[in-house]
Amino acid sequence: MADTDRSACAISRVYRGTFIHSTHKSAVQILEDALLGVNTEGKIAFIGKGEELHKLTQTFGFSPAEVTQLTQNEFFMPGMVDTHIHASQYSYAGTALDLPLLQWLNTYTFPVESRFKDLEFANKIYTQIVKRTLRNGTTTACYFATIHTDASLLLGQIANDFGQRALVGKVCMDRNNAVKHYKEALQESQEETCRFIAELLHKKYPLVKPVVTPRFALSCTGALLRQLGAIAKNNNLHIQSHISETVEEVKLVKELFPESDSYTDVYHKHNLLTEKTLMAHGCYLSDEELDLFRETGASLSHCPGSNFSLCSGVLNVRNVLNHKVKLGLGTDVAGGYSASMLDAVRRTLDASKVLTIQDPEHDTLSFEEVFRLATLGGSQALSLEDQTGNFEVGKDFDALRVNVAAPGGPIDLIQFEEPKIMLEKFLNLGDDRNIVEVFVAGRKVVPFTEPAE
Ligand SMILES: O=c1[nH]c(=O)c2nc[nH]c2[nH]1
Repeated sequence: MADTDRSACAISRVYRGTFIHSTHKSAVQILEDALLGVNTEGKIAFIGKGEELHKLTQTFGFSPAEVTQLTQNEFFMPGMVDTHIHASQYSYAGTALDLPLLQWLNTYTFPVESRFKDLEFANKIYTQIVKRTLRNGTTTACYFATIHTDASLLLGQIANDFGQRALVGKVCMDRNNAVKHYKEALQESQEETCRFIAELLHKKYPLVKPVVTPRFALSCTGALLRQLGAIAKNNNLHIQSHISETVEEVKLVKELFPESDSYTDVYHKHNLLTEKTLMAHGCYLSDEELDLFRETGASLSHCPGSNFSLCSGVLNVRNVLNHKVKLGLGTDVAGGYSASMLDAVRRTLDASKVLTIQDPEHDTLSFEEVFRLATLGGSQALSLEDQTGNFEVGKDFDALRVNVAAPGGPIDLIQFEEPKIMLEKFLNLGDDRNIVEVFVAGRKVVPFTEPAE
């Protein structure tokens, strides 16, 4: 029997073919010869079997001629969720990966981020990253911008114009000893954060929302952390930051916040761990800290590309999942050099295999599990599961139309492949040439239609 939502909205698109997604029960559920209908609000109105076509046409009032049939080499999968990406670092992605985190921030990152005061520069880079990630199949992105309010608002506008679902954070930092001009005063950070939130919410973008963004404990005074915790609570907003990425950082946090029991406790004491909190990295979290994540409902973003590139550490994802902590994947541009979630998928598998090399007893992640982390897992980590992450009726249609035999693409097929093999090949070998269409909330966003001037 088809799953249906017979709300009053008319049907705008119907597809027939293979759909692959994750559910709570199975990491990979394959629906062959399925029918999926999208309503005029961009939501999934029904998902059923091909043989139910006649009944569905009657219930939903569309004609069989309106159904788009996928080819044998195509399938739909949910759009991918990048739970941690620095939009402002895209200009130097693929370079400058020769230093450990704290030196890397001082040498490369802060000088580049300080340039986003210039709105022309911001416009150029932010347009590039939004287009690149959409083309790569990222339908939802959780962005760090910079300390500049107007440039951060511009990022929100660009994501909205191109149709990406996004959380956008104006970065807050009132402590930066290395690059003196790239920091805020306490009051300025608080006031500009409030202005950013008010102005972004005022735009009423349907898919773009603000996220409270203390950079990390080392760049913020306790007073700022406390104020940001209060702002997030008063406005019921998401929170994002970094945690326990490197050994050196953990040591310095301990020195800076001696009254806290752990790095996690620093954020907890300042009311920054909530069900809408997403912390990047977490390579060195103890089991007790993971328990605190679970108790507060806070999530982790696993960013193995960056963890390898900056020689930061290797997160044990299996241990995080065993602690029932929500976890998604992040590209972490530009600590991670690739803005592709397919790369995050591959690095996640590599990181898990590194742990297995070190300990053959390690329970290596399967590609099916990692597929779930890149889609449904990300939506759960961002508390957006009611809107996106898989093909459940009532959710927004955020989807990638994948063609594993796309002309000029990187995958060679010798025969028609089983859907699960098509998925595995796409995850391991595919690229943007295989992603022939991208939809966010039912709107086709790739191929691009340039927003009106
Ligand atoms: O990977 C990272 N990228 C950053 O920009 C950053 N800032 C604090 N900690 C960080 N880690």
